[in-house]
Amino acid sequence: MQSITPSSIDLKSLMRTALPPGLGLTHRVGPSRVLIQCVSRFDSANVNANASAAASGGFNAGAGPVGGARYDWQSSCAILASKVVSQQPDNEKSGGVADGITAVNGHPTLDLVPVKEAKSPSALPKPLSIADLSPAPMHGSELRVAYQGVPGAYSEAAAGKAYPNCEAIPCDQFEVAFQAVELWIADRAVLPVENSLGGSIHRNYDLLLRHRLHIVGEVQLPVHHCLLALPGVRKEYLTRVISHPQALSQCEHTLTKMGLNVAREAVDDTAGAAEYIAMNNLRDTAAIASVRAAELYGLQILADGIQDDTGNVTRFVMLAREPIIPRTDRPFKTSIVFAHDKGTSVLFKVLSAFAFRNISLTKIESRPHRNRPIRLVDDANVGTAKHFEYMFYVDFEASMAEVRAQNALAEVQEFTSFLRVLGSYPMDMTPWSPSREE
Ligand SMILES: O=C(O)C(=O)C[C@]1(C(=O)O)C=C[C@@H](O)C=C1
Repeated sequence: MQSITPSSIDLKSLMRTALPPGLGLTHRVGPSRVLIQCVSRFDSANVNANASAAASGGFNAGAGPVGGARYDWQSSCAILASKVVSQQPDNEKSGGVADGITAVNGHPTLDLVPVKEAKSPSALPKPLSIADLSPAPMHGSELRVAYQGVPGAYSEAAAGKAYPNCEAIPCDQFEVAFQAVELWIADRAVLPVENSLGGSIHRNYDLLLRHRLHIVGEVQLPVHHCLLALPGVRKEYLTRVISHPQALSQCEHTLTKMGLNVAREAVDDTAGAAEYIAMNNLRDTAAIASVRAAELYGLQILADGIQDDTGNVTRFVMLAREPIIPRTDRPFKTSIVFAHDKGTSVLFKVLSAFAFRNISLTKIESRPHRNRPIRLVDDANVGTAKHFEYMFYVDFEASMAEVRAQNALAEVQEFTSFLRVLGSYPMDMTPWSPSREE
């Protein structure tokens, strides 16, 4: 994996950048035309595309299982279009096909070229294949993967595990990593969602809902923490330990057991804490971070393996602009989010839709419903009851290509006012290993 070392992407520079030159959505040959042509072509295909529509978020309540998939097909079309643009030689871009008419799969689209002008059968449009719907990166051979943090962060390691030869792009906030993918600065984002000791990373659950990216995979990373300080600094000198809040909580008991009389301070990421100590020559402060962070920022390791449990694992999800096509030839997981606004025992009914089909749930998480945080129930005799409203996130072990999963979701849709499939993706099946080889 190649890592970009200059300063990470921040929100302000993203705003300034909007659509940077040379990347996918620059669409030098009339993007709206390409998009409209593609959409009309896909609309009819959509009608029969139940499984893939479901996998791509098509279960938005009210829209039915198919209608909500339009956005995703649009993404696919935009990708196709810009892939074609990047493959065209420059002279083609400025003349011929590129003059107001564009191409899909290297050929003029639909009926824009009169039949008499067709030069050979190969000039006719080719049918789309699955490979077209899982596009390769448009800018060279490397996939560009956004992560939150600076080089040496665990998220960078997760990006490398998910996409071994990727170019890792540091971002200063989770939100920026989402936007980097949405603005085609990156092809994927790899973001933490839960840790075996610290629990869920709630911010990313909220962002998954606010953005329209799709989960296309997951990786689980053993997390091995070290206590780092400037060379020559001893534990007795320390007054402060800084790190990512998750890392601080994963090491809480060990820090106490070490007898360190230090203040804990949260910063944006573990490697950023190490960098901050090095840049400011802080001799009273230590960071909780990785061995790689120690090497990158010239710090010494005061204590090795300080997580409260050797089985410390963080689960990351891989995000992309377009969903992958769900399959049945290997174990898949599907992530959904739903809300309900009526009835009792809704959660029970939803969970039973999976239980009756022998579909295992691997995770359930509730988050306050931002748009409708409270439900008031009037009872004339007793007063007004206030209930908190929630969004429920559920991961289950089945692929959206399986009929039992499609049926379960169809049933869930009946009980809920909102339902979205965040992604159906291969499970991380790498053999278990503790966070350090003992
Ligand atoms: O700060 C980092 O190094 C990160 O990659 C973030 C993060 C997290 O958000 O949980 C990732 C893995 C570890 O659990 C600790 C921190």
